[in-house]
Amino acid sequence: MIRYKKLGYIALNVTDVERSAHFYRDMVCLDQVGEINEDVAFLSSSSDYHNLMLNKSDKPGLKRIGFELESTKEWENAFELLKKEGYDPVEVDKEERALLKIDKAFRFRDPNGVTFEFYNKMMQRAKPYEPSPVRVLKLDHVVLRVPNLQDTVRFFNEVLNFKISDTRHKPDGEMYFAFMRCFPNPFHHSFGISQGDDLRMFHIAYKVEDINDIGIARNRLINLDVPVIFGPGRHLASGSIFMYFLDPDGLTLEYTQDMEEFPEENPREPRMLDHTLRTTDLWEGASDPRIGKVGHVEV
Ligand SMILES: CC(C)C(=O)/C=C/C(C(=O)O)=C(/O)C(=O)O
Ligand SMILES: [Fe+2]
Repeated sequence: MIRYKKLGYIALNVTDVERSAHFYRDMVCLDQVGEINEDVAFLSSSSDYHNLMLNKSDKPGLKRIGFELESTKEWENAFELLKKEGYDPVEVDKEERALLKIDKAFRFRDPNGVTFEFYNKMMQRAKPYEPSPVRVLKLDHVVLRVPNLQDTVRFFNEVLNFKISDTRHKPDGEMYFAFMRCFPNPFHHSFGISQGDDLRMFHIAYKVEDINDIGIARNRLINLDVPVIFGPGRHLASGSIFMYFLDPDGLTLEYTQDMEEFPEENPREPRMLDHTLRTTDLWEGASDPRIGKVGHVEV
């Protein structure tokens, strides 16, 4: 069974790389790494060379999702397993790995055609990450909307060995959301999947240190007319305090704090959670219709 270290990086498509790179650097408080050019920019929220890649495109949204595996051995096992299961993993060439500062990587597509990259390790930065004024701790999770939730959850659970932390259900009992962790990473979810009419990126989330960071971020965003579209509130599922806002293309971002962690041995059973607003937000705040609206997925 595949073992992971973490959600490693997200490659986004944006319409104006320079504008978005400045936003993620100055408003989200990530470090810009290397030079920004009109086609690509890298940003980091840890000692990793990058956790966010911005690519020029006229369709803003998701390009691919990168997961770091627990070890090189795990990476080799994962490659063999996906090959055996018929998912046609393809190794990333040397030139691209040099750009990404990654040692070994392969890509494959999930049942929806979304590109995933599994890699063994990334170059570490000499300069420590000292985020300010919003203390971002890490890239936390990504949530997708998919047309076939059941098949997608089955693939991530049974083939990729992601564990289900909780699910949400409509009044008739049908599941419409699954929170998944990349085992044995302890965090409640690094990947969320929602039932949708089409394939779309719902949001990406960064973990911040504490509630003060969410308060500081809220005021900074509002002062510069960045739409804050939901929260601060508290999600029942992971127990985290959240706030959602929009990037310059209208992509949804979330700051999150204080998420439940699971032990590797004897974790609690996944819960069936209901569809009510109180489960989405224990503080029962109102969401804005722009949430998750923009988020084309490159397939
Ligand atoms: C909007 C959904 C269905 C929800 O309940 C989200 C919960 C959480 C969480 O519990 O942390 C998220 O992070 C999320 O998907 O944004
Ligand atoms: Fe989230």
